[in-house]
Amino acid sequence: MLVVGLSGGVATGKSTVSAVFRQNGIPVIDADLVARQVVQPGHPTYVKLRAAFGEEFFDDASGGVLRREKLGKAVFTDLEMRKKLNAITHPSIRYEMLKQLLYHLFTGTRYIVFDTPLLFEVGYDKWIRTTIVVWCEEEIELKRMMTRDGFSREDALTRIAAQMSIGEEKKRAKILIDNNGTRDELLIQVEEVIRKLNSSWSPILVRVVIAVLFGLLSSWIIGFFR
Ligand SMILES: Nc1ncnc2c1ncn2[C@@H]1O[C@H](COP(=O)(O)OP(=O)(O)OP(=O)(O)O)[C@@H](O)[C@H]1O
Repeated sequence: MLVVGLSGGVATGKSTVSAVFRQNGIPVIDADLVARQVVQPGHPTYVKLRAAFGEEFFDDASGGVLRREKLGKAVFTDLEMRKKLNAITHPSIRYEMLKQLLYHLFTGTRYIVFDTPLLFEVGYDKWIRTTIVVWCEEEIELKRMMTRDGFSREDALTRIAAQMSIGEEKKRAKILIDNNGTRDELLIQVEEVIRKLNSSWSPILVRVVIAVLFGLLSSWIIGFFR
């Protein structure tokens, strides 16, 4: 199975692009979504967070949900707190994503899209050869963030500065998607990428290699027990 990494700056259009992949029947592992799922009340990670950070970060009037914005602001300025948060959440996020990946591997999916803003920062790109970066000019990125999230220009600039520069991401990407234009223009580009991925031999080659390795391993095991 081919894993296609999808990244880009804040509000450059990753979710809009991954929605097109989904509409075309291609499974997407969404790291942000998984990160939200593991902090839902009842999840073991939620229990650990509550014990580590205390009641003030949980809204008991609304079922005990995590006050994401409050915690986000606190860890933004406090490195120790950020380390503690990452130490609790990251292993759990990685485990959930691995489960999804294995599910798709065993159900014979040809390829999947792995949507994460930290594709290059975390170093997933060492394992994933096909990487896509969705980009747009900073002014457009700012406008989209301010409209969608209600951020001030200053807040939006701080969010952009906290991530790897889009210039650096663009240098590392195998495939670039230019989202400076309209949604229709974006759609045309994504559909072109899907066409290319569909005609790629890589997933078939990977399967042949896995099948051969599996065959060799099985015959070795049979030989061993005879
Ligand atoms: N081509 C476009 N024209 C107009 N608006 C767009 C376009 N592409 C995306 N948007 C809008 O810009 C905003 C950001 O897009 P989207 O949520 O897809 O970005 P993202 O990279 O997934 O964001 P985040 O970094 O927060 O995960 C959304 O409100 C989306 O509807």
